[in-house]
Amino acid sequence: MLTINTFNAISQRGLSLIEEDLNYYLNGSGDPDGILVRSKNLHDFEFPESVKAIARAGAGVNNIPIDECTEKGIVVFNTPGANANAVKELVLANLIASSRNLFSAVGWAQTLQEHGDDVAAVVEAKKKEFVGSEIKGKKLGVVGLGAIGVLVANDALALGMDVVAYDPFISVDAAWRLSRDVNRAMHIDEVWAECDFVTLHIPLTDKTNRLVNGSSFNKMKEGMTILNFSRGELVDESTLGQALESGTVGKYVTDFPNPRVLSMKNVVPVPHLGASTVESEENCAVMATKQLKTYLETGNIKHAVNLPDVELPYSGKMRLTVMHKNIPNMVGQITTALSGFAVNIADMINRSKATWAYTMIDLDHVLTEEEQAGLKQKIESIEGVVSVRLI
Ligand SMILES: NC(=O)c1ccc[n+]([C@@H]2O[C@H](COP(=O)([O-])OP(=O)(O)OC[C@H]3O[C@@H](n4cnc5c(N)ncnc54)[C@H](O)[C@@H]3O)[C@@H](O)[C@H]2O)c1
Ligand SMILES: O=C(O)CC[C@@H](O)C(=O)O
Repeated sequence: MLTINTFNAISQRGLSLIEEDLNYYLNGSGDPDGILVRSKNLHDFEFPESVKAIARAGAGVNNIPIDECTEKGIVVFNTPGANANAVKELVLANLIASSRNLFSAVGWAQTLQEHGDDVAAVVEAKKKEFVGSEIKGKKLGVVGLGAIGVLVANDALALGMDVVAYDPFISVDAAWRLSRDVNRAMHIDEVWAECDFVTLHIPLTDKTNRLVNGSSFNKMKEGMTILNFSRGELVDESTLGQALESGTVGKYVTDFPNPRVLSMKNVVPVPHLGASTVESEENCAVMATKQLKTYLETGNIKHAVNLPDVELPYSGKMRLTVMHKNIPNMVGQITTALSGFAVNIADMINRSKATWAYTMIDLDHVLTEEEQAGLKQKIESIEGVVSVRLI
């Protein structure tokens, strides 16, 4: 039996894939084989030794200590693209709503009941204070052209906007999906200088932390609206307040409110709703659960952030999986360890991603419990090996 524990509210569509499988316990013990999580911060979490994999039902993995997990032999998955449409729709909604002052106007209209039969007259007298602008013909900058950025860029074009985008690391897949009418910014400063709206769709990493900062604000077109549905830390809050005060930034729409940002003027706080649709929560939960179960049951890896995709059809009687550093002679040492157990290799695969690698070897017969323990111990003692499983 395998155990998967969950953090956060995971959609029932995903949980049923565990509950209805007789080989699994859901939230069954303190020593789970896998963890399903959404936004819970796991940086201070003590991972039990039993944990072999974590699946993040969502895109951002900044809540998970990836390097620590990798060193402990834990594979970390996310669900690329599974919530992209939900985020795109909310970004477009906020693009229009912020341009039309919709939230403050509606907030005001909700207070009018006391005017009784005069409501219509009060509305007509005051509505000029909420006059907005159309987004058609305005310039939108999209920073990050991954699953979400591409959808936003393409649909903004359809709404009549000029779109300029910046992503020096764009994937070939994303480039294929991007409309050729999206203009390419060669430097992020072009986005700051030219755009009426900028929307951020990049992961939070050491390199992108405070990507939008005092130097960016100095280059911005006066009155620009920034939409941040990626992560709060991408914007330097110590200089944002002044940029909003001076009008350099006309509005800051953020899915990540905190006390500091809430005290600033012209902030539109959204309570982290980017991925909060029934459809997106189901997509993420189902994808995360399937990836996690596949890894636990077969060792095959799809959409891990710390290891490459590795798939091998099961062709032997027993499977050996080894997670190890991407250094010379690892496969040689693993097969040498196997040679002491008089077992033939039916098939094998080795793939690497940056400094880490993964080797799967199908064996032509089932080893005894004693042999399995001996083989595991031998391979675990190889320098650079962080996880060994026999499935
Ligand atoms: N608000 C929400 O509920 C919500 C939901 C989903 C995702 N997100 C956030 O949005 C982020 C993006 O999601 P996604 O699904 O599009 O991810 P993705 O991985 O598909 O795309 C990210 C893109 O950013 C690009 N990029 C990385 N560094 C960059 C830089 N310095 N400058 C420009 N581009 C850069 C990458 O090349 C990639 O194309 C996630 O990491 C997550 O933090 C938030
Ligand atoms: O789980 C959520 O609601 C938010 C997910 C979102 O921030 C993500 O990065 O995918």
